[in-house]
Amino acid sequence: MAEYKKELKIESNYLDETLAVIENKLEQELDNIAIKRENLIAARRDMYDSTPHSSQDFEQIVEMVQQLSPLQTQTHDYEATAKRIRKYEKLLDSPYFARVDFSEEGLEKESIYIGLANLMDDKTYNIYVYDWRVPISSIFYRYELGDVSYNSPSGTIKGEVTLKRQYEIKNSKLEYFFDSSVNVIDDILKKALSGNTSSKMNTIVESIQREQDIIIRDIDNDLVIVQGVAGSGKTSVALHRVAFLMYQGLTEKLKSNNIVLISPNYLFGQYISNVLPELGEENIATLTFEDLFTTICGNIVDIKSRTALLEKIISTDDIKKKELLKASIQFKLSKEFITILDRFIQHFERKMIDFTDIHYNGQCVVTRDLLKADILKKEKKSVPIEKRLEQINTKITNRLQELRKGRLKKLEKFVHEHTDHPFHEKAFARLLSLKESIPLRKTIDKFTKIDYLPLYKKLFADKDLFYRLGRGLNLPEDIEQILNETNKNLGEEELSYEDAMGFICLKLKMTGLKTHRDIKQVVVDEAQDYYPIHFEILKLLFKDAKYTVVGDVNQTIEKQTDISSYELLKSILKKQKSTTVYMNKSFRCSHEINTFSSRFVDSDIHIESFDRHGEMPNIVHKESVSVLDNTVVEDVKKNQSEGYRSIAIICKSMTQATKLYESIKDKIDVQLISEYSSDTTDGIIIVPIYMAKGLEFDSVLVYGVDDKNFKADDDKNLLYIACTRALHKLSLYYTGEISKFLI
Ligand SMILES: Nc1ncnc2c1ncn2[C@@H]1O[C@H](COP(=O)(O)OP(=O)(O)OP(=O)(O)O)[C@@H](O)[C@H]1O
Repeated sequence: MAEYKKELKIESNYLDETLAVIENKLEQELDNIAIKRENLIAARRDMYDSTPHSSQDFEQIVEMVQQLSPLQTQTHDYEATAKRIRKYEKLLDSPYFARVDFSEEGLEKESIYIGLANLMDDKTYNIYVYDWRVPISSIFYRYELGDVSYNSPSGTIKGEVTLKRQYEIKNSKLEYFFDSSVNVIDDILKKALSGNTSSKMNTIVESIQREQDIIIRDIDNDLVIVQGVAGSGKTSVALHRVAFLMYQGLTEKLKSNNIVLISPNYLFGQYISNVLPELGEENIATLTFEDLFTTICGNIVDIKSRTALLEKIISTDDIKKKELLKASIQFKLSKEFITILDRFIQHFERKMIDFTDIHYNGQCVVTRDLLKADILKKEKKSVPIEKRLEQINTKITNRLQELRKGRLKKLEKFVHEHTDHPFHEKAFARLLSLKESIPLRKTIDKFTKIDYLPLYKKLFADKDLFYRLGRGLNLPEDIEQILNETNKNLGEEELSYEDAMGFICLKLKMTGLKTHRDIKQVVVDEAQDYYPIHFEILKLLFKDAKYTVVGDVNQTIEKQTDISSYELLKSILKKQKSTTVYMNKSFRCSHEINTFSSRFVDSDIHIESFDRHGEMPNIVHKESVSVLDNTVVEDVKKNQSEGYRSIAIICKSMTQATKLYESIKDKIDVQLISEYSSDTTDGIIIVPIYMAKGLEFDSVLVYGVDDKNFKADDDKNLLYIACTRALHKLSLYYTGEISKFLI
């Protein structure tokens, strides 16, 4: 006790000193920002008053740019100060959460306090707090007491850890601290996990596990693949890795706009949107493949979302139709289809471009054969076809320009000989020349510009061609039906999701789009939902980027997959150095929920539970739907009275969710979650399983677990996803016979 008191005094003093440093810095920055704000406003006003707001005049534009540049620097400076203020405010609330006493070989012992950001006293150069991302902090996450080592830019540092201490500091007050010998002790983790969850994902910086830390700090690999069971922390790790890379990449200028996160849907993007700001970093762009479609294709055609596709598959009762739809998706998003697209592009280059001889001013400018030979030149093979055609267009245009003088002379002579018009001869000749060039331009454009959508449609419309392109490939048994269905769908106003993906893949390959070259790190979450074509699209778009890909093969919705899919994606992304890491421990669910949910997983992946206990899941049967709905309402109310804040009633499909919503909406305050209608999952929600992916709730009520609703193999995955959304409480409801997966 006396020892504890002594230590408490030391810690209280250290905290006071640290807070004083922070307060001092905060005060300075607050003074600074007031001045900077005034200067910035004045500079902006000055710029507005003294420069033209738009101009065609080159000199004026230069002047505008010259004025803009210092203004931009001033703005950046202001933003950096605001960022530092936010950092100090955060630190003031809780400056650090851990300490390790470390003696580097041959040096004296040092106490390393670890927090969200570095803190140094500018006068003494004393480092009061180390950012959790600096190399030395890794020893806190990775080691127990004793001999340790960590990688620093100057090589491996060895030494000994003699103390590991963790703190709870809130509102600048030290609530408690304790010492431990193990990595990050379970109690802190338990505490973090036993509370209620919120509608936004939290940071895990205080309790990152050793295996998670290894993934977060990996800088050796260009492609990091994480296969992790539900709730193992994949999304958390991916986001903390982003924060780490931004910090680590400070010198390489890896900023938030160099990173992109591919997310399954808008709701998920909202759910994770707090993590990076909480870690003191700017948010990164979160994009869905539907967003990418719009970026690449603009608004040439509307597309059906993946969510709509999933709803269609899940809610189709006709087994044959469902299987055909699944086979069609599987094929059109497969590696085989990518090969067909490649062959189609080659075929297009050789056979489908409608070259014609170009004549001008009575002479042949270029022949069809020459144009054809030009496009097929070996040395141009690596140049995307659209670029090659553009080059041809430019070449012909330049040649026409050269010949134009001669043509104008001829026209002037012609005009002179026909004087029965009121115009000036030269101007009239120019007008005639312009007029006759319109059909010529159209002819040239016809074979040098690509109309992508009709081209994509042609691939399916000409079945003979399709089969020729597919020769030697493993085409699905029902390919004929798939082609028929596709042709039918392509006649509709909206493009189906899988055709939209095929279409952007084709377009990217033919255009070699150069946007997004600034993206250096791509993070793909829920990777199991994607197919080869998705990764091909990413490869084409983010050519030089490194990748972090996290997923769980047991959480697919419309397909069955296994860990071989990771090999496939590796073969597509073709990164030099890659690693695949497994995370088998689930942190989200209580031990009871986790054990219950494991029954839906029959792959080789062994699921471990974190040792946090709760109630056993319960299965509720009622005679009729109306009684069942009332029971759900009563149970939700009970959940609320037990203190659970976020409660989700999860249905198999949107159709079922809507039906239940209509039935109970007047009895409880409940929100129906649909694709774009909701920004938040606060309170009580009804949601289809595919929209609940990646999210979590204190209490989950899975609705309609009868033998008709959950009977196919895919349904098992759906049950796994639904049940593993629950942290503390799980109940399942049905009428009639129970699903065979629950017996
Ligand atoms: N080291 C940790 N410390 C504290 N909490 C953690 C830790 N790792 C994971 N968690 C918590 O576990 C829960 C699940 O994490 P996360 O959503 O990242 O898992 P996931 O593997 O992406 O899950 P899913 O595949 O089901 O979407 C979250 O509440 C997260 O905060």
